[in-house]
Amino acid sequence: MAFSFLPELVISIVVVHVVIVGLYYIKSSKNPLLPVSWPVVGILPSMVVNLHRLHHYISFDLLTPSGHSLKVAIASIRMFITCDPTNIQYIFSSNHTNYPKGEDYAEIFDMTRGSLFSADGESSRRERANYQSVLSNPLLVGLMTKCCHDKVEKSLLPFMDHMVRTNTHVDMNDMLMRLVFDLYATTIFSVDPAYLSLDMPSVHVANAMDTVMEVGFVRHIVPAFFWKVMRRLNIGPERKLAAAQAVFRGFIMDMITERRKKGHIIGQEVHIDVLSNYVNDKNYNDDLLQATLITYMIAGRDTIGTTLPWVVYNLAKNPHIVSSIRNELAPIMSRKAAIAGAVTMMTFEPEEVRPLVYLQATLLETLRLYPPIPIERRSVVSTDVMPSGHVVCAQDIILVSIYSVGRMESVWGSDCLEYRPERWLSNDGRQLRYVPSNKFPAFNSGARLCLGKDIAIMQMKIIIVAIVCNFDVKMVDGQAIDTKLSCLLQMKNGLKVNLSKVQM
Ligand code: HEM
Repeated sequence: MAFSFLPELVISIVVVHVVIVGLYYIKSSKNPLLPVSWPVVGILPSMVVNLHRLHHYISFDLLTPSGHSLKVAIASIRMFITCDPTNIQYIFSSNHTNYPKGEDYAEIFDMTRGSLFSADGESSRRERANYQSVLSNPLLVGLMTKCCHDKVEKSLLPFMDHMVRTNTHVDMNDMLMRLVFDLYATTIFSVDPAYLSLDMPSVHVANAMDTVMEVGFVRHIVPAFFWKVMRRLNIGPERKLAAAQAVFRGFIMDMITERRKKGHIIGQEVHIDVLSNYVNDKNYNDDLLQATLITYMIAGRDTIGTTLPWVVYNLAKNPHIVSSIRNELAPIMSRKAAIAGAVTMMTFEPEEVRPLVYLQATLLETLRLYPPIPIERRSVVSTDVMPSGHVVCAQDIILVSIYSVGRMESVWGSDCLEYRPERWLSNDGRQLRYVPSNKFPAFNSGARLCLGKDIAIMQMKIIIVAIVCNFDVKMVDGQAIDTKLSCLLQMKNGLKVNLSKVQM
C-alpha cells in the first residue's frame, strides 16, 4: 500500500530526466536535428525532438548517413534499423525463422493475440493457410469487388455529388476512411454501418481502430516496463487504449452474436462473407475468433483506408497524372457511353479496370512513397551477422523502415523523391516493370507476404477511377499535410479539397 505510488514516481523521474537531457541537447547541439547517442537514454532525446518528422528522421538522419543500416539504443532497448534490400531479403526470406515477430509484438498488439497478425512459427503457418483459403475463394473475391463497386456507385459518388451541389469542401481522408470501413464491415460481416452517408454518423469504431494503432506505436518506442505500468494503473495512453479496445471488441462481438442468432441465411441467400468461414469452426473459440476478425478488419480497412487519401493527395498535386489516367480510361468511357447513352456519372467494373497499367503504376508509386505500414518490426532469436556485416544479438529488435526503402537513391535513382508513376512502366508504357519485394516491401516480403495484395489493388482501382473520371479535385490552400504518430502512415489533419464535376 505504502508503495502504490512507486510506478508513477518512476515514470515521472524518467520523463523529467528525458526532458532535461532533451533540452540540454537542443541547447548544446549546433544542429539539434542531428542524432547523438547519449549514455543511458541512447538516441531517445534526438528521437523525441524529431517525433514530428519521425520517418524522415529515420530515413535521412539515421539511415542515409550510415549506409542504410545502423545499431542504436533507445533507453534500454537495443535496435538494429535497416532499409538495405539485401538485409530485407535475409530477414524476411533466407533466414526468416531467426527473425519472428516475437512475444513483444504479440504483447504490443494484444488484441490480435493468437491470430495471424501476431503469430509466429507453426501457428502462423496454420493460420496463414486458413486466411489464404478464405481470401482465394472466388466467391468471396467476387463479393469483395462487387461490394466495392456498389459502395462507389451508391454511397461515394452520390456523397461527392452532394458536396459539389452544396459547394461544401470535403475532407477526403475522412470520406475515404468511412467508405473503406463500410466496405470491410460489409465483406467481413455482411453488415453495412453506413458511415459514409450524408448525415455523417459518429465513427466511433473507426476512431477506436485508429487509437489502437496510435497507442501501439507508443508501445513500440517506450520500454515495455513503462507501458505495462501505465496499463496496470490505467493512466495516460493506456487508458485511452483500454477504452478503444472495449469499443472495437464490442463491435466485433456484436457481429458474432448477431450471426449466431440469425444464422447464415438471410431471405433466400446464404452469406459468403469472411465470418461465415469461421463462426462454426470448432478450432476457433471466442477469443481466437474475435482476434481473427480484428485482424481482417485491420488488414483491409487500415491499409486501403490509409493509402487512398495519399493517392488523392498526389493526384491533386499532379494534374498531368490525372490527365494520363483519363487518357487511359478514354476508350472504355467512350465504349460505355455508346452503350449507356448520356450518363451523369460513371463507375467501372473489375474487368474494365484490371488492364489499366498506368492507373496501377500510380497506386504503386503512392505505396512506394507512402506505404501505409511504414515500419516492420522483428525480433532476433539467436546472434547472427547481417549481409551488411552488422552483428545482431538475441533479444535485439529489428526495425525495417519500409518508408526509407521507397526513398533510396540506390534503388530508385536520383529522382527517388519525385512522384512519377512512369518509373513502374516498360519503355512502351504497356506493361508494369517487375520490382522484387525486398526493394518494394509495401506489401511485406518473403514468407509473410500480404495475402490481400490483388484484392487491394483491384478495390483501390475501382475507387480511384470513379473519383478521377467524375470529379476534379483541388486541395484547399494553406493546409499542412502531416502524418500521425501511429503504426500507420495516416494523415494527421485530414485532406481538405474542393470538388467540381467533370462534364461528360
Ligand atoms: C494497400 C493495401 C495493403 C497493403 C499495403 C498491405 C500490406 C501488408 C503488409 C506490410 C503486411 C505484413 C504485416 C505484418 O508484418 O504484420 C500484410 C500482411 C497481410 N495482409 Fe496486407 N496489405 C494491404 C491490403 C490487404 C487486404 C485488402 C487484405 C485482405 C483483405 C490483406 C491481408 C493481409 C493478411 C492476411 C496479411 C498477413 C500475412 C501474414 O502475416 O502471413 N492485406 N499486408
